[in-house]
Amino acid sequence: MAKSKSNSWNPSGSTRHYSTDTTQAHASAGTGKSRLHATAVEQETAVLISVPPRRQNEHQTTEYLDELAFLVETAGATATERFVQRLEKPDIRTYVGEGKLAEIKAYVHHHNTSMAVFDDDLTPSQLRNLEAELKVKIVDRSLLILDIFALRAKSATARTQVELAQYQYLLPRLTGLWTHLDKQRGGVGMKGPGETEIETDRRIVRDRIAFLKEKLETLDKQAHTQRKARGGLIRVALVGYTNVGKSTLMNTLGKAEVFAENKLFATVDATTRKVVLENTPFLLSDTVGFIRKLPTKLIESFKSTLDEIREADLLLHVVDISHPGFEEQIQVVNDTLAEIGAAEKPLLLVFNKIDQYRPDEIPADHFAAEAAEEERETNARPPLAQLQATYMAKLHDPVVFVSAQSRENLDELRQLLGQRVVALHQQRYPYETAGTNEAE
Ligand SMILES: Nc1nc2c(ncn2[C@@H]2O[C@H](COP(=O)(O)OP(=O)(O)OP(=O)(O)O)[C@@H](O)[C@H]2O)c(=O)[nH]1
Ligand SMILES: [Mg+2]
Repeated sequence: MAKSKSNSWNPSGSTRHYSTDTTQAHASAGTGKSRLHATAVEQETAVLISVPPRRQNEHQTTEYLDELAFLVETAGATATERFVQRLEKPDIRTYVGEGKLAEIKAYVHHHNTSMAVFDDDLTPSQLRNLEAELKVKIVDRSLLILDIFALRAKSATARTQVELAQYQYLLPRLTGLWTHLDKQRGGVGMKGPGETEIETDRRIVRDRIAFLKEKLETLDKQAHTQRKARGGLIRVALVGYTNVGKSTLMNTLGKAEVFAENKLFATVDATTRKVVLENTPFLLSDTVGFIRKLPTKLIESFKSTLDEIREADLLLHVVDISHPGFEEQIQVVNDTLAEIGAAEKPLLLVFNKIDQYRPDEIPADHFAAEAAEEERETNARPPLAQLQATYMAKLHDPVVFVSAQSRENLDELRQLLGQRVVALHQQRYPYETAGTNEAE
């Protein structure tokens, strides 16, 4: 099932949504109005290419390609065709086999496609071979995600983190990368978080990496001091897969104005607000969303942003229950939390977008019911009450089902969250009387 798509059409792949220029810093990304160059490249088109692992079923393959198409769209291009090849494992030289490659080549040339996007990371040599064969821009998963991050990053820290990750990705791939495409530079894969396109001279890149690392260290120290200055308040971080509604919840709970949009990675900067529930003030942070196959290198360079999660006292794990793959998304988030050393934190599971959730219809006729059974094994959508019971039994903890958009059950969430915060606060300040705990 395809995710609902945003209709915003970005006429130029090289459009810069965010810049240091304050006249453009307003969070209106996606409108494509902030073009710097009137002569920028035309709307870029992309073919999507995937070699799914054996255990992956058709549903998942489609869902993953939908997600990849959504990423491409978020980066400012349009996916026009999909190529899937079932192989024992991806070809070491060209990711897909010879026959498939010829098929893709014919397509991209016939349709004048601007790039080929791969649902995995490519080795530097695969990248070179593919570029030589297809003669279009080759974009792998890391490069695509980095490109979106570059569009979204606003704060000095986020921009520095993105730029560092981009150069670390590029350095081993610089030889021969897009050399014959020099004139078409720009667009997806080439957006830097600064004013200019990213640099491709090796020596300059090395110097820049060293400089960015130093800069991040300084920024880290400043952030650490700032966090200490926040006092002894309990800290809660919103975590979850990208596009599940974390920022929307932040807006309703924290009455903050945080940029929320139906695009992947709307939030790359961490934002923190002070919230009061049950007479107890605490800090609520919105953070960058997670996604499957998020490269470890990228996670590492987002250390400062992820510190917000690592240092939290409680995590609000937001899940988009209307997404067919929500259970796998929960798993991806849990795995990523483990990877950044935050798996053991107290956690409150919040199922969002219940307004959009449609349970399976149980067919009246017996044979149809049997046929639906097989389908349900991979794609079960039981009634909400049943889901809630299952998760509560599994976690031995309350879980909340809300809609941040239509504001259903938000009082229940406030109450549960308030109770958890009060409990954590009392644990930390056992000698304070409840209700008088202004800990600042
Ligand atoms: N139907 C429905 N849509 C929602 C709900 N909550 C959020 N959305 C929409 O989902 C999309 C993503 O919301 P965001 O709040 O930006 O999601 P996020 O988790 O912050 O996403 P990233 O920052 O990209 O990781 C937006 O279009 C929201 O309007 C909800 O309860 N129901
Ligand atoms: Mg967000």
